Amino acid sequence: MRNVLQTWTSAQVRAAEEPLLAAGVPLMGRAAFALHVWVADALRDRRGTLTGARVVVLVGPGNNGGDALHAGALLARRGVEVHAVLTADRVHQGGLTALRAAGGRVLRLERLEDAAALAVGADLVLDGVLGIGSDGSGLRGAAGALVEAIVQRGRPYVVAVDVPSGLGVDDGRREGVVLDADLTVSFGTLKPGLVLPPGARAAGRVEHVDLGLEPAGAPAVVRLEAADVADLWPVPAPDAHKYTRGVVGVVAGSRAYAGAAVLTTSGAVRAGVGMVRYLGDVADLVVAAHPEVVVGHGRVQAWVFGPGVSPDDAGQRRRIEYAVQHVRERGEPAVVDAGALDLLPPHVGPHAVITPHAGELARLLGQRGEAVDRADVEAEPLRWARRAHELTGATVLLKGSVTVVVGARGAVYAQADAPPWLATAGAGDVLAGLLGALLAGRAQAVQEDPSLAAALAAAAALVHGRAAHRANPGGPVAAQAVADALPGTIAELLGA
Ligand SMILES: NC(=O)C1=CN([C@@H]2O[C@H](COP(=O)(O)OP(=O)(O)OC[C@H]3O[C@@H](n4cnc5c(N)ncnc54)[C@H](OP(=O)(O)O)[C@@H]3O)[C@@H](O)[C@H]2O)[C@@H](O)CC1
Ligand SMILES: Nc1ncnc2c1ncn2[C@@H]1O[C@H](COP(=O)(O)OP(=O)(O)O)[C@@H](O)[C@H]1O
Ligand SMILES: [K+]
Repeated sequence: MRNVLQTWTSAQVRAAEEPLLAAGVPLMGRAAFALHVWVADALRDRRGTLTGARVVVLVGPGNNGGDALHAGALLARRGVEVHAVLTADRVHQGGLTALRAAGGRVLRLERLEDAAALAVGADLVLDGVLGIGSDGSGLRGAAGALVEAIVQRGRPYVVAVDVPSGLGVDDGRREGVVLDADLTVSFGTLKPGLVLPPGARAAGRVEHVDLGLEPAGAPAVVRLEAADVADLWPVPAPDAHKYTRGVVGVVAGSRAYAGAAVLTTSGAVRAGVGMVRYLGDVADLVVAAHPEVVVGHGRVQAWVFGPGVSPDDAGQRRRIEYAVQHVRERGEPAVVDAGALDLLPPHVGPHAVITPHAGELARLLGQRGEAVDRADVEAEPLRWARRAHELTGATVLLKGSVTVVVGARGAVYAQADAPPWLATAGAGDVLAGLLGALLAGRAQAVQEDPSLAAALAAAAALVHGRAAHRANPGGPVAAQAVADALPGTIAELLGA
C-alpha cells in the first residue's frame, strides 16, 4: 500500500533514536528547528507577521521541554516575544540557556492565575510539558493545575510539541488533564495516540517531522489513506464474470426490523459484487428495493449475518447457524454484526470480522468473562478490541467516531474518515453489506492471508465514511443515502 500512515510506540521511537544519538546526530536541534518553522507559519497565518507576536511556552521537566525551549529561542531571534513558563523543578538546561540568550523571558510557575492569564492572552501556546516520556495518566501537579486554569479561561491556539501533553502516547487514552492542541508537530515518527480514540482528536492537525529514524518491527497502528483503497479493492478483470467477482450471502432483517435487510443488501449491491443472495423473511421488500438480489440458498464466497436479526428469531437463527458452519468448515469469510454477535461460536478465525459498536463489544466481552461496560470500551477501545480478538480469534472492527480494527498478525488500524452525521440508525447495516461485498470479492486472498481481512475492514470503514461525506457534504445523511453514494465514492477512490 502506498500512502498508509504509520505510527510507532514510544519504545520503538526511543530504540530508533539511540544509534543516531550515539553517532552524534543533533536530533533535538533538528526537531526544534522544524517546530519553530511550523509555529512561525501558524503565527503568520493568524496575524500576518511574526514581529510582536506573543508566544507562551509551557515547559516540562524533560526533553519535550527542551525542544520547546529551543524552538522558543529561534522564534525570539525572529522578533517574537517569548515567555517560558517552567512547570516542573527540573528543566532542560541547554534549552533554557538558549532561550535566555535569545532574549526570551522565563518565569517559574509560582502564581497560577498570572501564568494562566499570560497563556490565554498569547497569540499561541507551545505545549512542551510532556512528550514520549509521559506515563499517560494525564497531567499531574502544577502542570495539571495550570492547564486546567488555562482551559477554564478559554483555551488559546495551542501547538503541541511531539504529542499533546497528558495524552496516552501509545494507546490514545485520555485520563485526567490533557491539553488539546490545534496543531501537533510530531518528531521522528507519528505516535499511536495521535490516531487512536478517544484521544486522537486532542491532536488537532498533525504534522510529521522526519528525523531519519528507522524504527524496527511492524508499525503499532496504521491508518489507510484514500490512495490505499485501490490496492485493496476487488476491481474486476476484463474477462471477469459474476461468479469470479464473488457472491455474498446476506442473512439480515426480520419482520420487526425489515429495513436492516434492505440497508445491508444496499451496501453490498452498491459496493459492487458479482451477486447478492438474500436469506430471510423479508425477501419481498429486499427485491422490491433491489431487483438484482437473488433470493435463497446457493454457493457464496462470503457472508454477512446479523443486522436486524434478533437471536430468538428461530428462522434466522437456523440460517445463521448454517452460515457459521460454512465459515468454520470451509473458511468462507464473514461479517458478523448486531444480533449475530450473540450467536458467535467460542472461537472463529480472523476470516470472520465482527463489527460491534462499543456497547455490543462490552456485551460480547461480558459473555466471555470480562467485566467491562460501554464506558470502559470507549475509554480504551484498542485494549478491548484486542481482547476480543484474543478471545474469539475473529478480526474485530470496533465502530465509533474513530473505527478501530484489530486482526491477525498484530494488524491494527484506526480510521477517522466519517462525519459525525454518520452516527445514524442503519449506517452500520450499510457498512456490514459493503464489507461483505469486499470479502466476497477477495475471498481467495483472505483465505490465503487472514490478516488481509483487517485491511479490508479498514478500507470498508474508509469508504463508508467518505460515502457519508459525499452523500451530503457538511449536513445530515440517512443510511440509504450513504449506500447510494458508494458507487461514486469508490469510482473516485479507484481513480485516486
Ligand atoms: N530522545 C531524543 O533524542 C529526542 C527526543 N525528543 C523529544 O524528547 C521527548 C521525550 O523526552 P523525555 O524522554 O525527556 O520525556 P518528556 O516527555 O519530556 O518528560 C517526561 C518526564 O515527565 C515526567 N512525567 C511523566 N508523566 C507525567 C505526568 N503524567 N505528569 C507530570 N509529569 C510526568 C517524568 O518525570 P518525573 O515525574 O519522573 O520526574 C518524565 O521523566 C520527545 O517527546 C521529544 O519531544 C526530540 O528532541 C527528538 C530527539
Ligand atoms: N461520532 C461519529 N463520527 C463518525 N462516525 C460515527 C460516529 N459515531 C458512529 N459513527 C459510525 O456510524 C456507524 C453507526 O453504526 P451502528 O452503531 O452499527 O448503527 P446501526 O446499528 O444503527 O446501523 C458506524 O459505522 C460508526 O463507525
Ligand atoms: K507536548
